[in-house]
Amino acid sequence: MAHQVPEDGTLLPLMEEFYTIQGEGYNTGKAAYFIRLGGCDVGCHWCDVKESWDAELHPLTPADIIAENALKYPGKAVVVTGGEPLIYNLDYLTAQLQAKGIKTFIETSGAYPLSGHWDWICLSPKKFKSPTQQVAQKAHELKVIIFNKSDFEFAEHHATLVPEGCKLYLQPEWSKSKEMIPLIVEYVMNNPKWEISLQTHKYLNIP
Ligand SMILES: C[S@@+](CC[C@H](N)C(=O)[O-])C[C@H]1O[C@@H](n2cnc3c(N)ncnc32)[C@H](O)[C@@H]1O
Ligand SMILES: Nc1nc2[nH]cc(C(=O)O)c2c(=O)[nH]1
Ligand code: SF4
Ligand SMILES: [Mg+2]
Repeated sequence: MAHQVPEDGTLLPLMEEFYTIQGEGYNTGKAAYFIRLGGCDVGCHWCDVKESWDAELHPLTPADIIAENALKYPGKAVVVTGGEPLIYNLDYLTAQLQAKGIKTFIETSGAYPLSGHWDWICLSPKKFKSPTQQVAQKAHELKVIIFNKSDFEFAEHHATLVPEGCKLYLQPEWSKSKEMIPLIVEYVMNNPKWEISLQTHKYLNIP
């Protein structure tokens, strides 16, 4: 039976929540509580969490409980990810978190309209479903996954859509890392407005 996810964002399909170290991008190395919401229809063939795609496999959970769970840990930052978290209205969840003094970070493809109150927005745009202008204009960080050579051009195009001062990252697609890292290193040395982001949690063997 299909989930009836209420539009007010008080119930959300929760796949998993875990306390770890942010492995990627600008906030790499910081302790954070991860909230992974189920549901994504963007369809990246190299996605490293395909188990998240079917929202119906993940129980509808009160946003109040999710926010309370985040408070149990000493780190005062939450990363909302998925799946594609912006499928849902995140206004209520992020208001609860911020009211408790927790910083709110999101990992998004930007393929859906922006909702929620965010201290940090990481936009990772995808060829399979373009980001909305709304999300691109609010991004603090643009993190483009490099799967093949054509992704550098894709990255430059998206760099024109984000605000001045937005941090720019190139991150190797995990299975192509060996091949792509040398190209990314050369690209960043020649185009130093970009920086390298690695999935450091995978090297550290942590969630
Ligand atoms: C699993 S996604 C979930 C959030 C959102 N759907 C998105 O794509 O931004 C979290 C981050 O992991 C990145 N990612 C997913 N699979 C990857 C892979 N195989 N190699 C490198 N990065 C990957 C995404 O681009 C995104 O930045
Ligand atoms: N440690 C850790 N850092 C991450 N940064 C983004 C992740 C994600 O899957 O959204 C992720 C993740 O799954 N684990
Ligand atoms: S948008 Fe994110 S969760 Fe969805 S398929 Fe792509 S990487 Fe996976
Ligand atoms: Mg991940």
